[in-house]
Amino acid sequence: MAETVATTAAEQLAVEREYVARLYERLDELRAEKTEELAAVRRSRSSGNHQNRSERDAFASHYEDRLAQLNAVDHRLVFGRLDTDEDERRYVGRIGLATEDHQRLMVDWRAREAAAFYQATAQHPMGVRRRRHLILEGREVTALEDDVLDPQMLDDEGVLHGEGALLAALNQKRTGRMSDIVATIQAEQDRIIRAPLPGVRVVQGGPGTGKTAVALHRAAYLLYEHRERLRKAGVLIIGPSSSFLWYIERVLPALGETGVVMSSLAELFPGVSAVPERDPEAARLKAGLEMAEVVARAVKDRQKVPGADQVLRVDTHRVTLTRKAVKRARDKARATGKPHNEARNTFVKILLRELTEQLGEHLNSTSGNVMDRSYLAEDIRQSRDVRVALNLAWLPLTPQQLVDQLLSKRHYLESAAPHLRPAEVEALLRPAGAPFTVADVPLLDEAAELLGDLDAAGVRVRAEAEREQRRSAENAERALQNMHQSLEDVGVDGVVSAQDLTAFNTVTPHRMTAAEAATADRTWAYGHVVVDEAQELTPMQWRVLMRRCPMKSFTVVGDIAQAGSTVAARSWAESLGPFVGDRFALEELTVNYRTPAAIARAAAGVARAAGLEVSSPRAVREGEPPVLTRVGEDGLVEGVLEQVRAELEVVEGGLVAVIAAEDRLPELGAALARALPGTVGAGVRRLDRQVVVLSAWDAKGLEFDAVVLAEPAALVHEAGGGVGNLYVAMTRPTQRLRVVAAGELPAGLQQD
Ligand SMILES: Nc1ncnc2c1ncn2[C@@H]1O[C@H](COP(=O)(O)OP(=O)(O)OP(=O)(O)O)[C@@H](O)[C@H]1O
Repeated sequence: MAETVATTAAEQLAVEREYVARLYERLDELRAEKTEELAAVRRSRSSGNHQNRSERDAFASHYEDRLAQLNAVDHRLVFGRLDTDEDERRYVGRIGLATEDHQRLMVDWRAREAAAFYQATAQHPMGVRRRRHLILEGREVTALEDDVLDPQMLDDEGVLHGEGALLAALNQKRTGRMSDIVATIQAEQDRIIRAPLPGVRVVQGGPGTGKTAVALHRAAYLLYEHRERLRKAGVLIIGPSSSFLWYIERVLPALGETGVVMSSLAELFPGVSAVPERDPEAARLKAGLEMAEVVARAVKDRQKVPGADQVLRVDTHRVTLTRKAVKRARDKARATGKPHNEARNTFVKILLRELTEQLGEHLNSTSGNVMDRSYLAEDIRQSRDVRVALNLAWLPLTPQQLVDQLLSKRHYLESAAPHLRPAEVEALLRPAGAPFTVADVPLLDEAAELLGDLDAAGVRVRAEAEREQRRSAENAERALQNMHQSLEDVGVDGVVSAQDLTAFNTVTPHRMTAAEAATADRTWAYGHVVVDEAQELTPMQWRVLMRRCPMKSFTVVGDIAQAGSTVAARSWAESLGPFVGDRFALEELTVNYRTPAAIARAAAGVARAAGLEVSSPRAVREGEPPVLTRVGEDGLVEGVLEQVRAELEVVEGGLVAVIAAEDRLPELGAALARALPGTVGAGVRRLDRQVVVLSAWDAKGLEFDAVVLAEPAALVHEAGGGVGNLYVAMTRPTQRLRVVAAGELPAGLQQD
């Protein structure tokens, strides 16, 4: 496209406004087109045969996706323009746009032609003379910001200067939701975002260096660059908590990507919403890879040879289930190499055959009659004694049952974990039926691997259920009842509830997206996994994630120094070594975009005083140092209140967080809510309130305009002496940090 000669700033702005208006016009046209196409498909959906209908479903789903994408990109649709050596003007925006006759209007930021927008420098201009940032409010261009890469243009009057687009973005008030950085991705970030798909890539970076932003933009980039492959297999994003996922959940849709699965470590096992693991000793014990062996032994312990031969009633007759026969059947079943519930098939079949023969011989010798074998087999199957005996020897189990019993019955635990000391067994034991904790999730996952599908303990009920479901929901209901019956037929009477069965057979509804199907299916193999705050993961949690991506294509982002739990690894090599050896690429981010330098220095000082090695990223802004307020023993709540009130005035509509040790949250939350009605949100999912009261753990990965830190020593104390959580809390503000302390101060925080 030829350069329009426009020299004054006003003229340039007018040119851009016109062009941007044209882009929005095209966006509106496309939306109208897709809306019409979708309506037409929906109108015709009810007619035609089954195949026509499913083709139309596929079309409808395609139009819906495209429409959702077009609707999501309205905000800052376009943000850049490249002027090339060849006098081409190339606009860069959230998606690619072309005219009806395929003339390019705007390139997608992820396209190769857009890479120079992020990477070109004066030393390496990449064929670019000028990079222009377009700053929009609504659909209107309000400012332009140019980087001139061609020295000859520096004298050109038309080149604009002004506050950097980056600084403008960083100085924006926080909203409680993370926003994308697509307009201002920096070169070191862009290199990671566009790195190739295969392999494990670890991104280490201090607080605020954009690790989360990079991880999310990388997911969007990979979905664009490897669309076919990743659309089907899906991308999984793992975050530390549901509040964190809530915080980041709008970023990918704004980048036009909706088909990503997000999960916290607590939600990773379908059907279980795990609670935090409160006991550090239990957390430590459940973290290590030995736990995989414990679960394996626990499963084997449930394949039992009885203490003595058993006489069983079959109608009016008797048969004997010998220990030898059970042992032989068990060995053969184990030799199939199949998981417990599937191998049970072999076990049951062998013993049913053996007992049937015994019954036949017995009847033959007592009455001289040769009975039909299928009748005898039926009699054996119907016998309650037989069912009970087989169940006792080899019980079909759900992972939930296995783990619940392992952790609540001393004899199971002692047998499966002979290496544990009595005090350790005590730390793990808990009442039956207690809610599963985050640390149990890997145990459940391990158990599910070793147990296999419950439905395999008989007939192929899952396939049957899926066929039925396709016909109608009512039929599917019936199918589940059939399953129950089928399982009863092989002797699972009274062991598996209909609920268990339903949980095991999450039936596929009509048009399940890849993301929905993946969420419901524990064995789903993702095409790529992004792990945020990865420093917190235990070896057992890594094991679960490695299973979710057999191709081992990972983006792992985190900061070893921010680890809050005592079981976290001390290096990336320690975390990943057991799974990929040294086959991972380590990248580092070096610029802190969030925390002003003065606050970052204070936080690093506290970390270093405790012997924690922290990187010191260069901060983009200097800012104000933290201010410490000392209060009397009973003055903490009042002191915090006073600071919050003051900060609310300063940040004018921005967000203020109060971060405190977990046991102080209720009191602080209640006092703040009383003093500032309608303004305060406590804990997760209330990040949209102006004042948020939360723990350091929940604050991980988040940011606020101002942070009021209540009693810093308590954060160290609750983490068993570790300063990781305090370091996290101190690095959350984008503008101001206020510390209120009644008690002793942690080393490094003392006032000069
Ligand atoms: N290139 C960029 N342009 C504009 N804003 C950016 C850029 N990079 C990072 N940011 C902003 O800096 C802040 C910190 O980013 P992010 O949360 O991704 O950092 P992090 O490294 O994950 O931090 P932490 O480890 O402390 O949780 C966010 O507000 C993010 O939007």
